[in-house]
Amino acid sequence: MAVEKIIVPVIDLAKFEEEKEKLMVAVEELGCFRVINHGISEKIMADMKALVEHLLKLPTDVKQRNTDVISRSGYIEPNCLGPLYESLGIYDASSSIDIHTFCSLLDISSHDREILSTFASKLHDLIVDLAFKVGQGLGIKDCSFQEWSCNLRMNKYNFTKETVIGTYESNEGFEIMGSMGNFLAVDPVPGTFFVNIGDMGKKPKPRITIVLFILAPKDNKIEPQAELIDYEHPKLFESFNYMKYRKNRGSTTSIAVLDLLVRHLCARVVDGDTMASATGWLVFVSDVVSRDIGLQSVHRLDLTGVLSSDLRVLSDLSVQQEDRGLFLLALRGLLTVVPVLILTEFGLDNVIMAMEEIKVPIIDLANFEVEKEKLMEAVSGLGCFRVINHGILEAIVVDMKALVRYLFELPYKMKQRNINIFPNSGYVEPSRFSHLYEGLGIYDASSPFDIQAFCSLFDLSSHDKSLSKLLSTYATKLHDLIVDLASKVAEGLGIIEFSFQEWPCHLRMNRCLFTKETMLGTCGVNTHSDTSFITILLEDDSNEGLEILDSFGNFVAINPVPGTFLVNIGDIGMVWSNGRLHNVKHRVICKKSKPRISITLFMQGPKDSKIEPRAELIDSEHPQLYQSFDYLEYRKVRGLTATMVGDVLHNWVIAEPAIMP
Ligand SMILES: O=C(O)CCC(=O)C(=O)O
Ligand SMILES: [Fe+2]
Repeated sequence: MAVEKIIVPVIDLAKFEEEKEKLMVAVEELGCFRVINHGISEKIMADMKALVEHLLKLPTDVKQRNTDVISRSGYIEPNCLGPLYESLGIYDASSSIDIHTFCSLLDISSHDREILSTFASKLHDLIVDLAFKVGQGLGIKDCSFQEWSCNLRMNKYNFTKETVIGTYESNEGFEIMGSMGNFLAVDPVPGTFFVNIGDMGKKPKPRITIVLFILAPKDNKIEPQAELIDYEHPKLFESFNYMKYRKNRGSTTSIAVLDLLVRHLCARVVDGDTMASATGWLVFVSDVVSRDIGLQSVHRLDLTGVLSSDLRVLSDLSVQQEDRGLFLLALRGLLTVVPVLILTEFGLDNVIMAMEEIKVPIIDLANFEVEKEKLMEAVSGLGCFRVINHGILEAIVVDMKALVRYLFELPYKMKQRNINIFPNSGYVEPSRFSHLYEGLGIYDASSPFDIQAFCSLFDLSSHDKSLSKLLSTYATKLHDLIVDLASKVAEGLGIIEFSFQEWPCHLRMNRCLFTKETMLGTCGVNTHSDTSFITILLEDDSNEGLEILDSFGNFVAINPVPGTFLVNIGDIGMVWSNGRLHNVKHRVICKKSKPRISITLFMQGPKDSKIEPRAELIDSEHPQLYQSFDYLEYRKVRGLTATMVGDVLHNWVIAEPAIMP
């Protein structure tokens, strides 16, 4: 928080002639000022604040009717980046149509309409007058801002007793950045308007503000005024379209993300433990710096989309000496380095939810002859497909889901009995990395012995004999299915009569603990590629949230299709096929405020654990991409790095796989 306060210059509009110089110093140096004698009565100001408080208390579905006209001009709901901020907006408050539309959509009473339109029109007159005064001060003679659009925003910051004082987002709490780059606190002065910016919690109560922004001239063309360009002041910006600029701002939250990260980073830097316990770092680095320090591989990662164009995210730097070097660069302001665990804690790997849904190809196993081509296209392109006519009865699926829900409700101490045989093969409890994820696992579901061992951990047989029967039926049937699917894929690659029968298959039951308190968009399962050859997933039909990364590097939503299983390729499939199969990256985000379960069967690798590209798939056109490696070794390396920042196969890479078109 700012330690210093600043008194913002006050401009008395009743005696403006004397104030002209003060105004220009304020706008040029500090970038803001206050106005008094502005002609808007305290009554109107108070009525308007009360109205805004009332409007922001309306039910969410009513507020949502206030849709965007341009990016972020309408209702803004609290989200991961601004969990305490909520806002309603009128796109152009100088237009009576816009005000009328807003009032009708939100069913605002005629008395309140009167308050809103009086306030908007008076504030519009004021802002036009102030902009004109500033223009004149700059030496622009006839500048009229009458026709410029003016966006009115009504903001609420939901500070409560639980909010840590100093939390970024707004009662006093308003801070501006001084010319030395430090923040200065600005306290409110009743009866004035603050003309012109940042917001921070200082009191444990909601804070309401109302803001009018002059946006752009009617034609939306923004460019430096000709009168202000001369030999000493060359033109700084090309002309551009305001709408395009807004779109760009809307699709990048770069400044906000970086600012948030830097704040949290600074808070933690002093804490040596954070450095020691971080399993990875995300480094935000400009292209120029990355070349200078010899980091050539710039991976496209989840956050790329939210960073401005000159920034990239470098992945997966485990904490080693070099990283400490990077850390020092960061402290010198050259890079921003963020421990992965901090990112995860703040749910920042899911800053952007997928906007689009994708329909995954459906393979009809009852009619497989005609589906072969579709299958191969799916596994080499998207990396996943659905199956129908798979022969697993609906009743078994329903009962299995109920069993999984039952198991997760068992006491923690019981769930802990499901110990690891290899990293994360047993009970995985919510952790700092995945605070909403919980999992149980059967080491090898193709082994009746493992199934029985799992059942006895939870006394399933004594509880109800049919439960252990159910589990073993499901495991056997799914095992048959996965062996069949793996063979079909292998055949498609030209590898005939290869048997996957003996490959261990790991069964996992997953639960994402989404509740009413979970912000929509929070990650339940962080971005990862599977550690399998192939995976069969049974989704929660009543709770979507799975997203996959498409070939453009964007997340797209996959919605459940009841009666089908989703099948996807994992890392081992990609290595075994020498890069022919695509190990699709995916994640689960919260879309509904209730727990979400799923069941996965992962076909891992051959029994001897040796993973390598098949000789048949290596030739002069397809050089060998990976050296052979041991499956458990690979799992160990995966376990040591945060899976959210990409796969670890580069440890065994011989040649880079061709970039997918
Ligand atoms: O729960 C889901 O839908 C996906 C789970 C998953 O990706 C996994 O277990 O690897
Ligand atoms: Fe997965």
